This record gives sequence, C-alpha cells and structure tokens, in this order.
Amino acid sequence: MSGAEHPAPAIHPELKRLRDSIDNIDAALIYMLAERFKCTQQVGALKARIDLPSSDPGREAAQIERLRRLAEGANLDPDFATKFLTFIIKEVIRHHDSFRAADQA
Ligand SMILES: O=C(O)C(=O)C[C@]1(C(=O)O)C=C[C@@H](O)C=C1
Repeated sequence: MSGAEHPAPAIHPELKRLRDSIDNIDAALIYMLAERFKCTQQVGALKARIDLPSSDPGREAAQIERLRRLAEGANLDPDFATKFLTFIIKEVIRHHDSFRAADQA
C-alpha cells in the first residue's frame, strides 16, 4: 500500500517541537558516549600495558557517589543515574577484558 493512500496524520506542532528536541538530545548522548568509549579504550590499553585489573571498584564507588549527588541537584532519580553508569561501566570492563585477551593471544 502506498503512502499516498494513507498519508501520515498531521502531528501536533508542540509534540513535533518536543520530539525534535528529544532527537537532538539523543544525538548528543550518542556522541558523548562515543567520546567516553574512545577514552576508556585508551584506559584499557594502558591498564593492559601496566598490568592493572580491568575493574576498579573504589573508583566506581567514587563515580557513583559523585553522579548521585549531581543527579539529585539536577532533579534526576539518583537510582537511575546509578543504573545508567553501572550499565556503561559493565560494557567498558567487557571491552577491557577482551582487549587484554586479544593482547595476550
Ligand atoms: O577508570 C578506570 O580505571 C576505568 O577503567 C574506567 C571505568 C569507567 O568506565 O569509568 C571502567 C572500569 C573501572 O572499574 C572504573 C572506571
């Protein structure tokens, strides 16, 4: 069925404006995450070179404490901020581990 027979319904202008902002914010998040992973990739290489473990629970605890404080100040749920950071760090540790495994192969 062609789009001409079923044209998309008109979108409310306020919903369109809000969705445009959401799309910009989502793009910024992607670019920021990509930059963060570029950094952590270098950290992973350094840690493999100087023989440090992939994870650093003390550093993570400090990061979580700091982000929870920032989240509270920004009216964002601190538990969500914790979950979000923990999710990202878990992926970083996976990258560190696979870098080390490839390096030792
Ligand atoms: O700072 C480090 O040591 C990292 O490896 C980076 C990072 C992070 O993504 O922020 C990841 C794993 C560590 O457990 C702590 C922090």
